[in-house]
Amino acid sequence: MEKVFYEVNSLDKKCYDKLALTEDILMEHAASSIADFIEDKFEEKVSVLIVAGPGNNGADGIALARLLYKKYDVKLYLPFGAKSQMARIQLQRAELLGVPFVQSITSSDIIVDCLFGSGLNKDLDETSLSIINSLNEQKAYKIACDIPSGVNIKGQINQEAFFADVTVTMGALKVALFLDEAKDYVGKVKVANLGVQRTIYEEETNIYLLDKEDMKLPFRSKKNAHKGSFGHLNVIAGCKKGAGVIAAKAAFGFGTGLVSVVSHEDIDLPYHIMQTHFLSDNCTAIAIGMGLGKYEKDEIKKILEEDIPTVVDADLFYEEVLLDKLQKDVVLTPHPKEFVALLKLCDIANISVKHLQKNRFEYVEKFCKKYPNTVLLLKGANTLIGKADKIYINSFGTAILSKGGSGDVLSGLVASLLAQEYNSLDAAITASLAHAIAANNYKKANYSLIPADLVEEIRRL
Ligand SMILES: NC(=O)C1=CN([C@@H]2O[C@H](COP(=O)(O)OP(=O)(O)OC[C@H]3O[C@@H](n4cnc5c(N)ncnc54)[C@H](O)[C@@H]3O)[C@@H](O)[C@H]2O)[C@@H](O)CC1
Ligand SMILES: Nc1ncnc2c1ncn2[C@@H]1O[C@H](COP(=O)(O)OP(=O)(O)O)[C@@H](O)[C@H]1O
Ligand SMILES: [K+]
Repeated sequence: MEKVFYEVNSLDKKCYDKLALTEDILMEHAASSIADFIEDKFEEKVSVLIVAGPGNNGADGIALARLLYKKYDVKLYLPFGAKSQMARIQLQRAELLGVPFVQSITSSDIIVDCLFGSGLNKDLDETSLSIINSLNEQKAYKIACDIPSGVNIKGQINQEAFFADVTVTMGALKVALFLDEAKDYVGKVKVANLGVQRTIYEEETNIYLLDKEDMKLPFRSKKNAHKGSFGHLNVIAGCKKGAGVIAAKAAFGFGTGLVSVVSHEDIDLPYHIMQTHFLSDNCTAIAIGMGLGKYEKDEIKKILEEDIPTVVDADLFYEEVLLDKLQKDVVLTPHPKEFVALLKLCDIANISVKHLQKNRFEYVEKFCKKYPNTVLLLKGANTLIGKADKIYINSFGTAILSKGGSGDVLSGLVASLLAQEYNSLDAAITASLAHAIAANNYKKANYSLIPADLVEEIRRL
């Protein structure tokens, strides 16, 4: 996993104060890293339009123009002139070299957006908004310097932002790049070293971006095993029985030895999934909430009181009966609307889904601070997994998953790993990664996935 930071000013400051590096050195590396990216990917003479703003994001762009000049057909556009001290120094260097300037957006093969970076501190005025809109209309390969212009330090896009194919971000990964609403704008994310290796530049953090290697699949290494060695999951089915059945099938496909659906009514189940009316004696994990609807409160209370690893989903986030369980080691898998209900239930906040989506990290932090024993998996375009003071980001998710039933598969996967004795955090991380990576492996039309396809892909990981 990679470290992620709310801001990197303090990391830059360390470079100046403790390592005797200068702003000029850091900026030279920032510009060089974008130049290297272009040189690796594009032939000589290709046309490059660099749009540079008034601050140091613009200064990066002016330095980039100098580095690419002559090898590429570079044009530099400075709609607001150069205001910061470094921007003025870089401008002088570019002028002395003879870098060509343009007074408006010209068509080109590559656009590099260096308008605003981490310094975006107010609404975009009409001129900047119109520049960003015009850049977005251009057919070109689009590179954002540090962060797409229009995305603020929290990752929010309050008006419009530059649509990048790739964002070359300076020094370290930032939280802003992983808010759901930034996902369509940032494209691929690459980190540029600023004069020292990233491991030296970075300090401690509480936020991590998950890699494929963090997915620890439940492969079987022991030869002397039997079905009981891989747990017995009980999925509590409610009035929308399908949800429980989808979760049960996903869990079985992910390695749980025995899976039973608990329901008082008879349910049509595949032959390998069992049905019981009450919790099984040898139950090693419980999945509850999906499709639950109205269920006897006392019965739910009794199930929640069991000291058995549990994943809670969907309808239960609206129910007071859940509150005691939040003191325990339990995995919660809400989508944003359910999380808003949960925040209200817990007296943490009474907010809209829109407000949550603009501040996802903040509310995951708040919830996990109040309930440090739980593992919270907040679903979304970038799923956040919180435990105590740590947050793990799964950015592999894809809109292929935007279908009823995908969430039931996910809770089934988490429950499957709980039944197989993973701890709650590891179960949430591996299940979430498996869910998203399997969806990416799906090769048919990206609108066509059904839960059975997803389970099929998970079985092939
Ligand atoms: N140590 C450093 O400071 C480094 C900075 N670097 C670059 O510097 C950037 C940060 O530079 P700055 O702090 O100068 O900030 P920016 O260049 O991101 O933006 C600040 C400038 O934009 C103006 N501005 C902000 N919001 C605006 C709006 N909505 N409409 C119109 N104008 C607006 C401000 O008045 C200011 O002139 C980083 O994103 C990165 O690209 C890199 O060169 C690496 C080193
Ligand atoms: N655009 C998207 N990008 C990434 N993941 C997505 C996207 N849309 C949905 N998902 C994932 O699909 C799942 C949907 O869960 P949920 O909304 O609970 O569906 P349901 O309750 O119908 O099963 C979640 O894991 C979510 O993160
Ligand atoms: K930018």
